[in-house]
Amino acid sequence: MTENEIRKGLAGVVVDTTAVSKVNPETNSLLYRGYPVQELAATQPFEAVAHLLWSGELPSPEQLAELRRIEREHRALPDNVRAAIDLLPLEAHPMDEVRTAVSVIGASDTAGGGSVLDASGSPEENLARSIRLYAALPAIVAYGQRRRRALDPVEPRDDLDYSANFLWMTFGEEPDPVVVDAFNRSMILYAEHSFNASTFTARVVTSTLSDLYSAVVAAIGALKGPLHGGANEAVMHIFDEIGSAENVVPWLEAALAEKRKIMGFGHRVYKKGDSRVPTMKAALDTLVEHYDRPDVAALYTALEHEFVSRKGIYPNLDYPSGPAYNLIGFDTLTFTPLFIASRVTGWTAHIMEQAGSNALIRPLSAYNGPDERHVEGYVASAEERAAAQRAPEVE
Ligand SMILES: CC(=O)SCCNC(=O)CCNC(=O)[C@H](O)C(C)(C)COP(=O)(O)OP(=O)(O)OC[C@H]1O[C@@H](n2cnc3c(N)ncnc32)[C@H](O)[C@@H]1OP(=O)(O)O
Ligand SMILES: O=C([O-])CC(=O)C(=O)O
Repeated sequence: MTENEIRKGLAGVVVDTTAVSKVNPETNSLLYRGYPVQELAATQPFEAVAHLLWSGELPSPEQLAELRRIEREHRALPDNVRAAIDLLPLEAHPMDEVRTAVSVIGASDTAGGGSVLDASGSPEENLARSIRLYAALPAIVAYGQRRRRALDPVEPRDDLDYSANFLWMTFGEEPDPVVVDAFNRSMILYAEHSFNASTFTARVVTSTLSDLYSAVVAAIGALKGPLHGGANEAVMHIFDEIGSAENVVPWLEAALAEKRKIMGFGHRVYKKGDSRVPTMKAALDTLVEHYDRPDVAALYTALEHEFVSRKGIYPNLDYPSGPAYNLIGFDTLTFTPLFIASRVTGWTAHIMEQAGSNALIRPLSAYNGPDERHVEGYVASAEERAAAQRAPEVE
């Protein structure tokens, strides 16, 4: 292999097949198991989309009721997870907090009488683990935000669906249906996106026959970075820096002069705009109206207009979701953990797909370090010299 053959960042490389979702940059479309994401966001509760991603089909009323029953059963913050979070400094990044919480859940899962590694290949157990994790994550994310605000945790409510209960546990107030609807749409839009960096990470870990929790923990680490999920947090920092629409032009000129990346814009696959942005922008618009914050819409539009007209690079999903989560009342540091709560469905669907048709993921590299050299004074044996002759120069 030569350096000319290398596809840096695996750009454009097709590494496997997947039946979970299809991203089509030509038609600006995104299908989950064949369904356009816009149709799912307009019609489905997040629970139904989770079922779709895991099983391949939208649930029957009975299947949805059963998923909701299990989800409600596992909604509360486990005591040992709370204790582990409480050991962390308040300044810990919430992504690290959630990553730690998932690790604790994984280490505590000894169902079947042994380490989860023993059952890493069982589809039934992995589905059960996926549902339990998905059910526990809202309480973990909500607790993190409340802990940083020095507030007591709020117990889950059995009479609320996933999205409404998530908001209830975070804010301790009856959520408005307009807000629940916008939040539910965001959860659906964030749920799945083929071989993005965090999902690919989860698949790499799974490919070694490691367990589902280890794959999710690794995926959280990949999601944290601002070139990926961390961008929704970074977008809000940019909005805070700019302040209001009239500051956009001078701010952008200075940022571009400093060669800064403008978070929330650009995408590895979509070059003509992210398929999810119009749906999330419409959800943001309902929140702008609900909270009477035309200033947010004005800043959004001004920055989008200026950046797109200067660079021809379009917003990605993190651009509208950042200000949407801010309007709902989430702390900026909580934005990427919200992404985890949603994407855990896609990650686990991919983990199960990878486990079901596994091949160890192990690419090659072209070596560009120093030529072979030797430790001063070392005299190789005849066998070692012979073996070195046989060793390939590159992988
Ligand atoms: C849900 C998600 O994870 S969506 C992604 C969220 N991430 C962000 O919003 C971070 C900001 N965006 C970016 O950094 C990039 O657009 C990425 C990482 C998402 C995609 O990157 P790639 O496909 O590798 O494209 P790459 O970074 O090489 O960009 C190509 C060119 O456009 C420029 N560019 C791309 N995005 C941006 C941006 N947001 N701001 C400024 N310039 C940008 C690059 O600097 C590069 O310019 P150059 O050719 O002069 O060096
Ligand atoms: O697909 C990607 O590279 C990033 C992305 O938009 C996502 O994970 O939702």
